[in-house]
Amino acid sequence: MSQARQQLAVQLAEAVAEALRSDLDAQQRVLLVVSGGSTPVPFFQALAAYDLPWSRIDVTLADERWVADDSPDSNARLVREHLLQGPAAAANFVALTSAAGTPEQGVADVSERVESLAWPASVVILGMGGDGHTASLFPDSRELDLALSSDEPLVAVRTPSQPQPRITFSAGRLHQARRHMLHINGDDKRSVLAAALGGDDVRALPIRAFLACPLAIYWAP
Ligand SMILES: O=C1O[C@H](COP(=O)(O)O)[C@@H](O)[C@H](O)[C@H]1O
Repeated sequence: MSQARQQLAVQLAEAVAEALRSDLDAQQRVLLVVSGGSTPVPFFQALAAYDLPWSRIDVTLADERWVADDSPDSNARLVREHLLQGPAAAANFVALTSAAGTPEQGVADVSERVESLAWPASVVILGMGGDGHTASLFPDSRELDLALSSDEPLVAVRTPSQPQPRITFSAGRLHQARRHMLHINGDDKRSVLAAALGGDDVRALPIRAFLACPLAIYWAP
């Protein structure tokens, strides 16, 4: 891990901790929505070290692969191993999978579960893939239009470029958050973001759905 990426993760953790503290001054419970993938690990570790009233903080994911909790591909596993540690273990983590065999079968139950969280979210931390996807809003998802337009919190997603079926928060539900932050590393992702900023076809680069939230961009080389 480069020093720049580590520093960025620490800066992002500071901004998120400040946002959570500020909202906790005004309300009993707050919600933090995080992303999975490889980028957030140092951010999770930095945030977990903050002295926050974690028992008043709900945490969930922007999206999840429909895999077992202990799968190497599980975003929930990533959160449990790197964020819900030490004092942060007292946070209320709500995963996006169930015992159902498919996300289509499980989405109603998981939707009911997430409605008990402290919406609107204080912060949504988005990641972005090299194809411009964010959460599980992929350019080649069959359900992309639905996920971009749905009034429902969650959408089951099938994506030819991805090995597993997934579940994702809809763009509408993510838009409701008080703050949106994008966490990305590397020149490739900077180029994708530059392309996104230079056009308006959301279906081609779904990150565009969030560029005007406004979106605070955390990038390191
Ligand atoms: O599949 C996913 O990818 C994106 C980006 O992941 P990264 O490994 O390039 O950091 C992530 O934001 C999303 O939550 C995850 O499910």
